[in-house]
Amino acid sequence: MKEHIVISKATIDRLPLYFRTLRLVQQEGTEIISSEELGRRIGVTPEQIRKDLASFGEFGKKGVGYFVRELIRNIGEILGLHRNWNIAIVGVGHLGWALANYKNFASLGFNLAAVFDVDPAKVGQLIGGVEIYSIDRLEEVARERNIHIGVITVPAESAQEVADKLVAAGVRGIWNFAPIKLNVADNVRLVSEDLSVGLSSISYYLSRQ
Ligand SMILES: NC(=O)c1ccc[n+]([C@@H]2O[C@H](COP(=O)([O-])OP(=O)(O)OC[C@H]3O[C@@H](n4cnc5c(N)ncnc54)[C@H](O)[C@@H]3O)[C@@H](O)[C@H]2O)c1
Repeated sequence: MKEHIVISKATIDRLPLYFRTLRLVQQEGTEIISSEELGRRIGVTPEQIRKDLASFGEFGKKGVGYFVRELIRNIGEILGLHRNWNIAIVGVGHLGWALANYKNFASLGFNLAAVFDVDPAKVGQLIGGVEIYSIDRLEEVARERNIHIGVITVPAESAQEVADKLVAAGVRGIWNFAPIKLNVADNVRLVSEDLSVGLSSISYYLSRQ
């Protein structure tokens, strides 16, 4: 990566799209792809792709295109997907259950290593091939399984408490689905999802038609 350049969040957010599309392209048997073709598939301009990738180094060959396998490897390394990450899901309700059973995370190197819930009726059951542990054992199990990323799918009122427990257990990445703003230390990478944002955006445009 070019040390002096500050990479924008928008660029970082586009990299997974490039990565996913390149993997599809590879499955189709394509070995070389132009920025025009890649851009057409993703819905971004070729200039944007060239600019994004140039932030990290020199990829592709002028007049030829990008070597798909090489670019997948390079983007994978930039995204840290060349290594495995252990994840834990906290809260196995509707959403936690769906995420635990989502197979694509594993293909990206995200290994579901532990699942926790407060409900005694769920503790001890298997989900996604992993045993559900009592939330009381979070710190012990998270340390033992070397959890890197905690996924919070508990009701909003319990989310901060769960985040604090994850951080106390040494977890430095949190993916929060509860509709509440969480407070974590600066050395913890927190990403919050709000699925209603997408729907509300659609509603905004539909209501203007
Ligand atoms: N279902 C959705 O489509 C959806 C979409 C976006 C966001 N969310 C948010 O995700 C969260 C989960 O939603 P859901 O529909 O799966 O809820 P749910 O009620 O079906 O499941 C919540 C689970 O968390 C467990 N739990 C509660 N307190 C806990 C604690 N302190 N420690 C560990 N486990 C605990 C419950 O026992 C339950 O199994 C909520 O904050 C919700 O607002 C849900």
